[in-house]
Formats: sequence, structure tokens, C-alpha cells
Amino acid sequence: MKDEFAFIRSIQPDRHHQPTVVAGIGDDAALYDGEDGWHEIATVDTLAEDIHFSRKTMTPYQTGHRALAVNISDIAAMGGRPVFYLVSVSVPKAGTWREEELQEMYRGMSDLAAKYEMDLIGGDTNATYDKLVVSVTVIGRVEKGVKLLRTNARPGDTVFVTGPVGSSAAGLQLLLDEGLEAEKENKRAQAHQTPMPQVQAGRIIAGSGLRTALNDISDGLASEAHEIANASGVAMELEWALIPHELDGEERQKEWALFGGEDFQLIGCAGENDTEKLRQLFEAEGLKLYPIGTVTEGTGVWLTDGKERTRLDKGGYNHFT
Ligand SMILES: Nc1ncnc2c1ncn2[C@@H]1O[C@H](COP(=O)(O)OP(=O)(O)OP(=O)(O)O)[C@@H](O)[C@H]1O
Ligand SMILES: Cc1ncc(C[n+]2csc(CCOP(=O)(O)O)c2C)c(N)n1
Ligand SMILES: [Mg+2]
Ligand SMILES: [Mg+2]
Ligand SMILES: [Mg+2]
Repeated sequence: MKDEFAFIRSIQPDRHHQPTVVAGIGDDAALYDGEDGWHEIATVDTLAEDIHFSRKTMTPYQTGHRALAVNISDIAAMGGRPVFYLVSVSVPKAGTWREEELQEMYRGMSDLAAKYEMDLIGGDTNATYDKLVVSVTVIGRVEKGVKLLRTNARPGDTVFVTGPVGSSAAGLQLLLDEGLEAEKENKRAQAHQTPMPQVQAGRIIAGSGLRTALNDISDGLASEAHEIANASGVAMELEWALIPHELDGEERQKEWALFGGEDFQLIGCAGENDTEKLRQLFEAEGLKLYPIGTVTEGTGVWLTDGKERTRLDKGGYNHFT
């Protein structure tokens, strides 16, 4: 396998049997018609030991939190409310995970689930040889007609993000260097270990009724910007000075903020005036929205830093490159 994104394109069915599908493969989560004025939302993401987490970077409790959080984040990117979750756990035969540690992982999930009144309704238990794999499916819902798809960006739109990027990558580096003994109160370590999905932000955007393209930032700001630009057939001009981060003085700040990923903030595009309306709606609920650039005609993502304007590579995380 050379490129996960090319692989996904290669297995995408060219038609659906079910007329209720609103959006299948190609967005953060699938949308299909449900009952009583709702779209159902379904999404699955997996964490594999030593790929997404290690015993050195995360406790079992944090692994559970994160496994659910990354999925809730995809529901947030569709503007939805998470409702149910199912968990498949593949436990190493090597005995590297004790039963109590796995229960602790579930506690990390259920504490986060309680915040959203989500219920665990099923899953699967099986084995691997030597690494833990945990896969979570989340079902959510959003009001019928709300489609915050990657295809929604238009030239003239403003590009925005919902919060600082790069902290998770900085935290990962700290944890790889210092292990779990890195200061417990360290904000970067926490950004990496217990990311908070931006459900409230997604709900405000869904409630606004404004045409918006939305993605959560799992693979990195640049990569997600490319996902929206490609899906919408547009280009993007981003401004480094506008991109929020908490990495002042760090040599690797640009790399972490643009390509680090796993911050689970949302990146979106909406009309210029609509973005200002969204910003005000966010402000009324004590949240921030940061304009970071504009959508233009053409292809690619560009970054201006002072006088320099360069093409921003998709970069970011790709499981096979
Ligand atoms: N192996 C697969 N089989 C079927 N559909 C897939 C597969 N892998 C990904 N997809 C679909 O492809 C789209 C993009 O998936 P991707 O995992 O890149 O998005 P994401 O979950 O938002 O990002 P991330 O996994 O980086 O958090 C989604 O619609 C997803 O459901
Ligand atoms: C121990 C360890 N090493 C490296 C990383 C970095 N990392 C792994 S997967 C990923 C992208 C998101 O994954 P996906 O696309 O599957 O959602 C990133 C940035 C980590 N989290 N832990
Ligand atoms: Mg996503
Ligand atoms: Mg995924
Ligand atoms: Mg990914």
C-alpha cells in the first residue's frame, strides 16, 4: 500500500443500493436519512498501539478517552450530536495488557461519553499477537438538511479554524522525549493525551443554517485544507500570521501547526459575511472562531508568511508514506 487516500478512492462504490444515503465515503462521517427530521451519522476510527499511541505516551485511561474522542470529533465535523458508540478491542495474546488496564481504558471512554449522554451499545472482543487495537464506531444525528460537507467551499469564502493547532504534536514530542513522567499539568501533553472534540462548535455551525464546509483536523491543518479544496474544486490562500497556535519560540512551530495533526479542532469555509456571523454566534457562547485565509478559484493550498507565498504540500499524516 502506497497511499491511504488513493486506496480509499479505489474501493469507493460507484452507486448506493439504499436511497437514504445522503453522503457515503468521502467525508468525516456518513450521513443517511433517519426518522422524524433527522439525518443519522455513522463513523468509525481505530487506534493501533505504537501507531496512534504507545505505553510510553498514553495511559490506558487516556487511550480510551482518545479512542472515543477521535470519533466524536468526526460527528462534530458533520455538525452532529453523538448518541451511541460500539467498541471493538483486539487484545494482544502476548499478555502485555492486563484486564484491569482494559477496564481502565473503558473508563476513559465512559467518562467522556457521560459528558454527551452517549451510551455504549455493543462491540467485539478478539485477539492480536502483540499490539492492542481499539476501534470505535459512533452513531450520531443532525437535523435533516444540515450537510457540512467537504464539497461546500466556494471561491470568496473565508477559511476558519475553531482553535489552536500544533499543541498535540508538540505534546507527542514531549512525551516521546520524557515519557509519561512529563509534567502532568503540561498543556501540550494534555492536548495530545486527552483531546476534546469540538461538538459545541459543530452544533453552532449546524444551527446557523449557513452553507459551510467543515472537517476535523486529524491529519494536520494542511492535509485537511487540501481535503476540502480538492473535494470542492477550489484553491485556498492561508496566512501564517493568522493561524492560532501556542508554540511561540518553538523552532518546529510551523511543522507542528501545519502538519502535526491530532488537535481535533475544526477547519471550515463559509462566505465572508457568514463567517463573521458564525464568529459572533461563537462569541455569544464563549467560543472563538479564527479566520485564517480565503478560498479562491484554482487548485492547491498556498501559505503566505510575511512577503513569501509558497505552495503548501498536503503533508501531514499518511499511514503509508
Ligand atoms: N477502508 C475503508 N473502507 C471504506 N471506507 C473508508 C475506508 N477508510 C476510510 N474510509 C472512508 O473514507 C473517508 C475518509 O476517511 P478518513 O479516515 O481519511 O477520514 P477521517 O476519519 O475524517 O480522518 P482520520 O481517520 O484521519 O481521523 C471517510 O468517509 C471514511 O469513512
Ligand atoms: C506513539 C505515536 N506516534 C505517532 C503519533 C502521530 N500520529 C499517529 S496517527 C496520526 C494521524 C491521525 O491518525 P488517523 O488518520 O488514523 O486518524 C498521527 C499524527 C502518535 N499519535 N502516537
Ligand atoms: Mg475527520
Ligand atoms: Mg478515519
Ligand atoms: Mg487520517
